[in-house]
Amino acid sequence: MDVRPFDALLLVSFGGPEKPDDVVPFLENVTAGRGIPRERLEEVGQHYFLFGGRSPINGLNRELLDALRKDFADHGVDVPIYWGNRNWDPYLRDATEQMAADGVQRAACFVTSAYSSYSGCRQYRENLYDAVSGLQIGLSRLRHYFNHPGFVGPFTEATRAGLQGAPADTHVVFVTHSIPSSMNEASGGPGRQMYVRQHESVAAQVAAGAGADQWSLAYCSRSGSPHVPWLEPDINDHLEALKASGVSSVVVVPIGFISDHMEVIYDLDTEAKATAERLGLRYVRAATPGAHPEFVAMVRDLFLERAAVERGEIVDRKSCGELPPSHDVCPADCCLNPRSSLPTIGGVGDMTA
Ligand SMILES: CC1=C(CCC(=O)O)c2cc3nc(cc4[nH]c(cc5[nH]c(cc1n2)c(C)c5CCC(=O)O)c(CCC(=O)O)c4C)C(CCC(=O)O)=C3C
Ligand SMILES: [Fe+2]
Repeated sequence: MDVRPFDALLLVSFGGPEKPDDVVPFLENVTAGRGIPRERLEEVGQHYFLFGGRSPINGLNRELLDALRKDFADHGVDVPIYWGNRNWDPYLRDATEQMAADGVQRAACFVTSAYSSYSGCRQYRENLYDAVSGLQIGLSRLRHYFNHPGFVGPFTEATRAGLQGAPADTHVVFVTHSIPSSMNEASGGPGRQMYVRQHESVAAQVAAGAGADQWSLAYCSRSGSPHVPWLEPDINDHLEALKASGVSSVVVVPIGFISDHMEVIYDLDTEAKATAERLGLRYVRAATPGAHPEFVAMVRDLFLERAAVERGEIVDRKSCGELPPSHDVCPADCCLNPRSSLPTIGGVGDMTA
């Protein structure tokens, strides 16, 4: 397969602690300069300690990495695949230094965040800028893939499986990470609100594909000050409201997460499940894509698609639903954060787009 101009793929993720001593330094890395209240940090630390100080995220990324290497090899896509995280070992900077030592010149970056927002788009692009500064490596961030069939398909299959044998009045609750309302406003560009619009599009498609006629979108993992508006309803409040309106059974589909991160195993599988039990609601949680073969094949598709774009070829960009395929290179005002004006890669006018 023609991979030119790329000579590597870089898997870019969030990172998570792997033992109790990692938890506090990890949280310090995540929240450096973000003004998260101390109590919230202690509370989130407890979520990690409940699971032995270990987040599932790194292990899941290792599984994804193995699956990607096998898929690429099976399909004749001959490039090395590296992995680096924003907040924990293996760090992005270590990955790019290794790449430089190995002679990599131009890598495509697959970010484990499917949607537009400062947290899922620009912040990674800021981190990628730092990761290559002073190194002779070009990086191209692969486009957002919320509306790629390799992302929507596995969620549709999982939702259908979750609805198997469920009562007829079952309500499907799609869940994603809450973000400040102002971050949603700026997502994809000022006033565009792409974070919510993208999730609504995915939820509608998955619901239609799985034959669910009662569904809604809710949010988890709110943090920050209670005075600052974040996206609502919170999943727990939403379960209360559903129960009050006569619903007796839910299937929860975490469309905001590509795999079973801490938000999924704590905020949903532990906390929201306990809320459902208290309310007497039947509760089933649908699987995330993880290393689903269609999801893994999507990464290969995005990689080869972008390589062809960079060669100036006309490409078929796979997408589903009413929103167009996302841009390869972000507009200058994409996912701005008023508190940060750091340099980025992957935007119009950026040095190493
Ligand atoms: C949109 C979004 C994604 C999805 C996109 C993506 O995947 O990147 C995401 C992913 C993740 N967030 C994660 C963990 C944390 N996020 C925090 C804080 C925050 N997240 C935010 C948003 C998002 N976060 C926001 C607006 C904040 C407030 C502070 C700020 O403005 O930055 C905090 C601090 C404590 C707290 O405030 O709760 C932690 C520990 C983990 C690791 C999980 C694991 O260990 O398995 C993952 C994958
Ligand atoms: Fe987060």
